[in-house]
Order: sequence, then structure tokens, then C-alpha cells
Amino acid sequence: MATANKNLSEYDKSTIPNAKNFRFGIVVSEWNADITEGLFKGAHKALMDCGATKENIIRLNVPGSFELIFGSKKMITTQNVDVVIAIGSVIQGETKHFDFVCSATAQGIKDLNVLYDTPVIFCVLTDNTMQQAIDRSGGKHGNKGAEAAIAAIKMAAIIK
Ligand SMILES: Nc1c(NC[C@H](O)[C@H](O)[C@H](O)CO)[nH]c(=O)[nH]c1=O
Ligand SMILES: CC(=O)[C@@H](O)COP(=O)(O)O
Repeated sequence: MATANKNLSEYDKSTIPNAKNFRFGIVVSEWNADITEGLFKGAHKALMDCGATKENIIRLNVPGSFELIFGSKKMITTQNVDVVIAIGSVIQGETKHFDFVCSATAQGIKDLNVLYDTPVIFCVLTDNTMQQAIDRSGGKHGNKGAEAAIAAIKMAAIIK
């Protein structure tokens, strides 16, 4: 189902485990910071709404989405978290760089899920325009950060 046909922020709390005993790492790219901050706020709000505590949400900033890979590995190996949410916003420019950043970041995060026993949630917007990014980080299509937070809680419940 395309994002346009659903609201990314909607979830049924009755179907989600309580997050009070889970530790969350959130790695946030500084590229397109207005967008990534919106995603972070959406994720943080949803985690708290589902029972997480502020003390159990650890944040790490990285320069860009490509660095989410190393930042997530560092979060896994040093912060004793149950799950990581990797937040980024990649927006098409004039060149093929968009394709390489999106592909490498997706593959790198996938690799972390294979190499480590700590799930890493892919919360990276890959948009053609800034408006698409705005619409998916708290705009008319909701907030992909909230969607990622729910995925993180469900994955933490699986591994605990
Ligand atoms: N153009 C965007 C980037 N590019 C930067 C890369 O992510 C990386 O930081 C650089 O290549 C150095 O390794 N990053 C984004 O997150 N979003 C973009 O739109
Ligand atoms: C995703 C990118 O790296 C891109 O925004 C960079 O812009 P450009 O392709 O115009 O150099």
C-alpha cells in the first residue's frame, strides 16, 4: 500500500507491547535537519506514548544518512540498547548521488541486521522533493518516525 493511502502515524496501542522495559537507540542524520528532527519527534512521541521512559531513549547524531550505518553500529556495540532506529532524509538532487546514498544506506542497515542481534529500523525517507519529505515527517501523510517507533517496539519484544 502506498504511503498516500495510509497515515504513517496511526497505530492501535492494543496491538503493541508495553515499551517500559526496552532501551532504544535513535541515530539521527543532520542532513535535511528540519525533516529528521520531525521524524525524531514523531518517533520519540510514539515511544513515550507506548510506555517507554526518557532514560531509555539514547540519541546519537551523525552528519548524513550514509553515516547512519557506522552510527548504528556504534550504538549497538556501546549503549546496550534492545533496538536502534536509524533516521535520515535523502532528497533527490541534480545527480545520481541520491541513488548511491539511498542504496548504500539501505544495504548497510540491512547488513547490520544480519551481523548483529540488535534490530535496526530503517527510518530513512528517500524523496523526490522536499514536499514529499515534509508530508511524511509530520505532514499530511503522518510521521514515518512514529511508524518506525512501533516497528522498534515490536522487534524489541521479539528478541527480549
Ligand atoms: N544529499 C544527502 C546526503 N548526502 C550526504 C551523505 O549522506 C554522506 O554524509 C556524505 O556522502 C559523506 O559520507 N545525505 C542525506 O542524509 N541526505 C541527502 O539528501
Ligand atoms: C542525495 C544527495 O546527495 C543529493 O541531494 C546531492 O545533490 P546533487 O545530486 O545535486 O549533488
